[in-house]
Amino acid sequence: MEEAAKLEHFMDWATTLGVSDSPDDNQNPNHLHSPCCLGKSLTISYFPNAGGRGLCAVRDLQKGQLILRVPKSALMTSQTLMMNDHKLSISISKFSLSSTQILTVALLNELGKGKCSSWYPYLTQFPSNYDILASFDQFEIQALQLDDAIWAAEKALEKTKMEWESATVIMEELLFKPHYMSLKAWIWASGSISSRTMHVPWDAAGCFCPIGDFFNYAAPEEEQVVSEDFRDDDGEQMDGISARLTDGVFEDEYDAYCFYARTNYKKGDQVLLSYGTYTNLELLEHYGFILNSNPNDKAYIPLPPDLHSLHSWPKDSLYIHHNGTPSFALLASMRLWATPTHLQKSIRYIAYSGSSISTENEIIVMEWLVKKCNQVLKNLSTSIEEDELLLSVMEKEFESVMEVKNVLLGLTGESCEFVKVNGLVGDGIGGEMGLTKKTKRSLEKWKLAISWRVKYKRMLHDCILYCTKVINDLSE
Ligand SMILES: C[S@@+](CC[C@H](N)C(=O)[O-])C[C@H]1O[C@@H](n2cnc3c(N)ncnc32)[C@H](O)[C@@H]1O
Repeated sequence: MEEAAKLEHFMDWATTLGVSDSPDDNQNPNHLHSPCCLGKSLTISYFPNAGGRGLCAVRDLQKGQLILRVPKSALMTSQTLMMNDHKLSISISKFSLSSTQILTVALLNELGKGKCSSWYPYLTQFPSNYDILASFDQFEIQALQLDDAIWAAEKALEKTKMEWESATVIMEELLFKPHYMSLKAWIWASGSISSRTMHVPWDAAGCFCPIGDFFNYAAPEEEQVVSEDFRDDDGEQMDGISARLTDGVFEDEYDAYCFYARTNYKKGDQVLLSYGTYTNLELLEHYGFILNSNPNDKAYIPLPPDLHSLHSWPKDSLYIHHNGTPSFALLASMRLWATPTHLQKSIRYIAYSGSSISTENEIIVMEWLVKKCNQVLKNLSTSIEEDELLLSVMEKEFESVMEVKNVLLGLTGESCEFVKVNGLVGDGIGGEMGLTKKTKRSLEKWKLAISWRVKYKRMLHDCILYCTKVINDLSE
């Protein structure tokens, strides 16, 4: 079946299960099922630079409006998958697995049933691969360059491997075909769970929510003042339902997953969902993408070792904001650190209030940050300019191995390494030979790693600019 036919089949399936973007109709007892689950509020569309396939408003939507309801019976969870599979539920009950491992096994088990699965129309809509950190190979991991990011990727892969290894016994007992038992299949299922499930109160692994999982992501903005949030465009106070702050939630009252417009949308806009507050590294780890402009992005830098004994802020609150400014806790703790030991006690309250202590103290802090950011940038194997050049070269769709070799060999040490580790050198490889799927995927993940690291470097670069300006202003 081709993609369009599969999508049509899926939409019919979702309609039959009662998924609806005109939820108000369902409250009307005389309501007849719509011929299609979408079309009243939303439609499926493609957004090349904002998540690919997603949902588009077919009419103007108001903030707080209910725009999609997915009944509980249409949610794919460990529970629903086990309900119709006695063998699976018996096996699961015999082993001690985490809730995520159970859902992973149940998903792969269902997938193995192919067209015989009642979830088949839905399963055809899952992506064939994910770019989450656990899917990165050694070359792609090293391309992140920053120790913290490399550590996060190695940890993600190690965790996935451990979960897979400890679940192989149950997959053997369930007589999985070798393909569905492989680490590659496990990474695919983990990627599906980490990037597509929604929170439900009864299962920590969450649920798969047909159609609801077509919403692409928008970062929640910095906390809005509640009084602002609870007023409509005319400044009128909104009622409880229309003023809710969550945009996707399971509601017992409706026995369904309900989605609300997080803002006002014009007809034709992409309707987005906030999956939560994530840095770009976290988005990459769990969802396999990063945002060009992420208000919640953070850069961590090595700090003086004796800093942490001076304050009580958690380590993860000491960072540089996406726009290059130091976080409140970073600035306050550094001010304390830059104060002579015998004065630290008496000025602690000033530092904790977020105020600067003195011109001299402020200059010491800013100069230290400038020096550290410069040091970190200098120790990385490529500069911002080199990364941006590499990214611009990679904008091009490579058609053949020869083209990749022509462009990448001789560009940077890293690009030569890419050609080598992907087996593109050697006799008999070249000419007009097309790129394998594996090489294309590796190019995508390498690009993601470069994009991530360049954004990190930009935050440090902007921090240098910010601190230099403060120093100059104070020195005038
Ligand atoms: C819940 S799915 C959203 C629908 C998805 N586009 C699809 O076709 O099924 C989440 C995935 O969509 C992609 N995505 C969502 N929001 C994105 C964004 N703002 N930019 C880039 N990719 C995004 C990522 O691949 C992510 O893992």
